[in-house]
Amino acid sequence: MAIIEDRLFRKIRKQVGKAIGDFDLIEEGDRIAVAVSGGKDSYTLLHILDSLRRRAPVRYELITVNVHPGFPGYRTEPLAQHLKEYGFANRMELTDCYQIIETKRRPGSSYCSFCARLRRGVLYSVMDELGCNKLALGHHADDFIETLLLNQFFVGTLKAMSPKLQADNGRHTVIRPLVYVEERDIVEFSYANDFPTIACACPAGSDGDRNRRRMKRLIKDLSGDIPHLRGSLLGALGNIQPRHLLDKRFTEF
Ligand SMILES: Nc1ncnc2c1ncn2[C@@H]1O[C@H](COP(=O)(O)OP(=O)(O)OP(=O)(O)O)[C@@H](O)[C@H]1O
Repeated sequence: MAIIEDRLFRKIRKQVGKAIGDFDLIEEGDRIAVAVSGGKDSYTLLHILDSLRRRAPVRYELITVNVHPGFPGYRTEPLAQHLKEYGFANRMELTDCYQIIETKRRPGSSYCSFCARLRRGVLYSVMDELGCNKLALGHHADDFIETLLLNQFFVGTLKAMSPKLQADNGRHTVIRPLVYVEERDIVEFSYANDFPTIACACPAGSDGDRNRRRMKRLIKDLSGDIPHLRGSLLGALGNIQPRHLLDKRFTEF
């Protein structure tokens, strides 16, 4: 088994390499937990980080971690098999997140956000056990700009995601090396390599992230007329002009 190292592969690897350089994502001696869901994004993240690792001047380790939320129907065997075939050290963590979500989630609040928060807690505990200092997540450029719009449309804050963030506990650093990679390239890469993707089997189904899908649709529709829209929105995240906003913490008056 080998990953197809074509133009698309090299394009994605270059974008990830640039993100690593721009934001200092990986340092000598890092022990990185790569969060793998069995979805296209985290498969892509894992294989690109692995390819870079083989060529990188700095030494770092990758250990894959999967969190089973306990949803009936979430079948992790194809993922486990794939990781074994490629020789990745892997940890599968079975949890009762499903029960907790069912009993503790506030009615009307986002199923996906609550699930992601619980998952993050599990990932941090597993990282401590495995001695990992960094957690790599598979969020890509489209996730960044959708989150930017979601926060403006529904929360009223100018905020997206960070490519590198120190967790509140001070022990873990979260990195998002796919920040410059567009989702459509990941879809193509995943398809070309026949990654055995598995569905999350969440009972909320497609309703769980309804608003995110609305943002995705909006961006797609507008991109027809404004081809550079995604690049411009992503660029905006790195080009903030606080004096031209209303936040008194950043103004001179
Ligand atoms: N069950 C899980 N176990 C471990 N990591 C996970 C799991 N679910 C999500 N993640 C991590 O969180 C990232 C963002 O998760 P999200 O639910 O937004 O999935 P996604 O955008 O569909 O990504 P993917 O295609 O990797 O599933 C994933 O790319 C992955 O790194």
